[in-house]
This record gives sequence, structure tokens and C-alpha cells, in this order.
Amino acid sequence: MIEINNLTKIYKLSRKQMHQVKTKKNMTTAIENLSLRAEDGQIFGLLGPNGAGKTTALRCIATLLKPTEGEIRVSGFDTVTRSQDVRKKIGFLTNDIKLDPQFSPRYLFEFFGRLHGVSKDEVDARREELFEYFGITGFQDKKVDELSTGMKQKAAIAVSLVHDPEVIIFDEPTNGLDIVTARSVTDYLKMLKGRGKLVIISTHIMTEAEKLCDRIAVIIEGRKVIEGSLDEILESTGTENLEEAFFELYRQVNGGTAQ
Ligand SMILES: Nc1ncnc2c1ncn2[C@@H]1O[C@H](COP(=O)(O)OP(=O)(O)OP(=O)(O)O)[C@@H](O)[C@H]1O
Repeated sequence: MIEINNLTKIYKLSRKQMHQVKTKKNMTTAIENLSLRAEDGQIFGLLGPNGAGKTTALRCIATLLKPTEGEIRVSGFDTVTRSQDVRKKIGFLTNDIKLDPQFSPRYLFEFFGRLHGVSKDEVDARREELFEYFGITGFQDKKVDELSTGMKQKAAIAVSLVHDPEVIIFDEPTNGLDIVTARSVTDYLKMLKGRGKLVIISTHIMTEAEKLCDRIAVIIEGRKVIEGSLDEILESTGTENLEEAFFELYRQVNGGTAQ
């Protein structure tokens, strides 16, 4: 289970960053007062436009960032005071964590397996299952450097799951994948949910959230504007699909400026 209570994350900006985003303020609030609860056996989606704060929230859950205010618990462990325990429970995938280009998917899978304290037999069994499922076996001994974007993403997904984590945190898991591979990833996430795992993803793809997520939190400009099942969100916005619901919510936040 993931419990987020009143999470606020404020980044301090360097002079260079202030110049880049043309601001005189040396701080930016990426997430403001976010609370939510995601249960085991559920796929929970954080849905929002670019810059909404989705990656920041997932990085806080994954212990990579400390909340400025508020607290997060993963499987009962606080992400700040019990970060080691949290890390054992989670598999984290994000676009800015890159696999070392000099090594092969097989080497990296075995390396991270050892790092997580998984036995050799178990690593071998999990490698066979995951590499077969994601079609990695054919290029498992090639250097990451020589792989396509999609191949790298598939390898990164497999590596993040080496220790059979209870909680799967995937930031835009189908980013850069073709339609066939994207489907294999979303099917695998559904299978993990069926095994009782908690999967939390970020996405800006409405149809992906619609098909995949049991619960969705829409985040706009760092604030949660609605949370619920797809049906609950459609009912409360009086719309027929998530895209319409999103624009309705966006209009409410921005005072009627969205198309
Ligand atoms: N390291 C950082 N330093 C300063 N500001 C940051 C940093 N990382 C993110 N931000 C800012 O925080 C806000 C939220 O960014 P975040 O990456 O969490 O959004 P996102 O919803 O994941 O966006 P995207 O869909 O584009 O990945 C943005 O305004 C971004 O510019």
C-alpha cells in the first residue's frame, strides 16, 4: 500500500534554472498538498500534462526525493526514515535512469539481482521468464549502447522487476514503445496486479489510463484536481471519456482557457 499525506515538494532553483524559466523566484512548487492512498492489487494512475508534477511525486515515493512537507508510507514504511526498507519493496522505472551502455541486459539483470540479494537460481528463473515475455532473449548479450530505444526500455523494465517487488512504480512505462511492445508492457502490469501487486504509473495518455487504471488521480499544476475510478470521474465531470473529463477539469483550473 502507498499512503501519501499532504505531500508538498518545492525545488530550489539555481540562477541558471531561474534564467531558463525566466523567473525571479528562486523556488518552484512541483507538488502541493497531495494526499492519496493506493491499495495492493490495484493499478493507480497519476494523469496530468507536462510539468504537472507526476515524476516528482513518483520520485518522492521511490525515496529519490525528500518531501518538503508531508509524509509518504510504502507498505507501512516511511520513505524518509525507513528508505532502505522501502527500496526493498519497490521496483522503480523512470526515463532518466539509464542502463549503463557498456553492459548487456543479461549482465545488468544479474548484477541488480545480486544487489537485491536474490539467489542465482531465482535470478536465472526470473530472467528466463521476463526476457522471454518481453522478447529480450535475442539481444540479451548485446551492449545496451547498441540497442534501440524500445529495446533499452524493455531491458530497463525487466531489470526493475528482478527482485519481484511488491510495489511497482513506473514513470510513463510505454514511453518510446511501439504499439505491440506497449501492449505487452500494459498486459504485464495487469498480470502483476492479478498477482496482488500494487502498480502506480504516471501517464499523459488518456486511453492508456482509461484501459489500465483502477483508480486515477488527475494532477494539474502540482495539485490533485480529482481522484476516483474512471466511472466516478466521468460521473462527477458529466463527461463521456477521460479526455473530455480532463479538458473539463483543465477549464475549471484555468478559467475556461482550454479548447
Ligand atoms: N530538479 C528540478 N529542479 C527544479 N525544478 C524541477 C526539477 N524537476 C522538476 N522541476 C519542475 O517541477 C515541475 C514538475 O515537474 P515534473 O517533472 O514532476 O512533471 P511531470 O508531470 O512529470 O512532467 P512530464 O510529463 O513532462 O514528465 C515542473 O515545473 C518542473 O519544471
